[in-house]
Amino acid sequence: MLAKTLGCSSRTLLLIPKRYASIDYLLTALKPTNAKNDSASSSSKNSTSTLQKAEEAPISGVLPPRDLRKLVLTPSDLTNHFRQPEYAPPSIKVIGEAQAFFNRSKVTLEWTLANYEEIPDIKYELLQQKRSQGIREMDPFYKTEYHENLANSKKTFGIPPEQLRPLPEVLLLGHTNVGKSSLLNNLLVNSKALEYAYVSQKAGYTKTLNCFNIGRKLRVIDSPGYGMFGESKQGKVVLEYISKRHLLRRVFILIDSVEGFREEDIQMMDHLVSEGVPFEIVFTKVDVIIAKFMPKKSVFNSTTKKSKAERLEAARLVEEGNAKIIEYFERMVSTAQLDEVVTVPRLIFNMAVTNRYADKIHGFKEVRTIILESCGLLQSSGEKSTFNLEINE
Ligand SMILES: Nc1nc2c(ncn2[C@@H]2O[C@H](COP(=O)(O)OP(=O)(O)OP(=O)(O)O)[C@@H](O)[C@H]2O)c(=O)[nH]1
Ligand SMILES: [Mg+2]
Repeated sequence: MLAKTLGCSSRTLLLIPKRYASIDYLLTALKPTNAKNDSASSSSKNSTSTLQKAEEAPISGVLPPRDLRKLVLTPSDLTNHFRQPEYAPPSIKVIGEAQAFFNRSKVTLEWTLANYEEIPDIKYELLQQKRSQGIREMDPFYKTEYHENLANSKKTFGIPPEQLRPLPEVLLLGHTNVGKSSLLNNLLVNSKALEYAYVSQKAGYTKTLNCFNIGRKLRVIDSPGYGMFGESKQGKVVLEYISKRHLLRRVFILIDSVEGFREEDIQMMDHLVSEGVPFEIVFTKVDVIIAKFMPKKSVFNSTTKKSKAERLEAARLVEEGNAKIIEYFERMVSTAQLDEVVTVPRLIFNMAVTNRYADKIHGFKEVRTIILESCGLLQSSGEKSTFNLEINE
């Protein structure tokens, strides 16, 4: 079924060796979140405001801020709200270190490929095997020292040696048009990136696996979207990458907040589970949902003079909108039946663009931190953190 959805034959799927057989490994549960505990446990700057914003009506008599946008939930508030008890919130120090690493890293687009066998180290292995086999099968009469040396040669068939260096990898995965390339570009913001991922309103824009080397410490892979406008060849390379790539440390599966979980997403999560590949969930375009539930523009107009009662009423409307946003995502999460998952995926809320309610983008800082953690470059337990983030120039 997944193969069909992704547009490739079921034969392809059958050929893919399963790393772990258990199909039920993840699919069933995100424990129901306890908003109060989750928000309270967070160390993020936004954490204290989540509860106030979402659940507390303005205390009667206390005037709300003149700029009511300060009361509007942000995607970071949502990440804190939905944080599962399994995951301690990252400390400010850890988040800061992760940002510093990404911001000072040199980023290069290393390869963009449509076939798994063309990934530099895979190609190198195949060519080397072929060369060794050729020499092995040679008539001994013609075999010379030259051929023996050739068999042990470290020559790389023209592949830049840098690209053969094994580094941990993470994959951005999701339906077409969900915002994979946009999130990737947010990750590269402020870094010394020479190239960025191409973004388009047109679904199915990214056609290849695109690999970005970050500070010679890890690789982030952007992928072609699945589902509508995804193509069969692209589906095949993504599935093959997921199943075979031993350097893959974590998948970030992106879900468009407007569309919610689609059948293909559920199948893809199922596939990741059966392959034993750990993943996190990133809800994208959260700004659209925030805008959808906020009261009309005039409520936010801070230039017109409002009476005390009008200001309190305006704040109440914003709070009402906040509660609807939380309810919207709670319903979405529960429909995905994530609540009995063995390895609970984290939920990160993202907006890759700014809007009328938020003048900065959200979500990428948390994603950056999880990337480093999953690549073994940042270990944190409570207040203790160790880093392995010197940049190899
Ligand atoms: N409002 C809003 N739009 C977004 C956000 N992220 C991405 N978009 C828009 O969504 C469209 C698709 O974004 P891409 O980043 O190209 O999506 P993709 O998943 O890489 O798409 P494919 O490569 O086609 O699979 C573009 O028009 C983006 O500007 C977001 O957080 N909020
Ligand atoms: Mg793309």
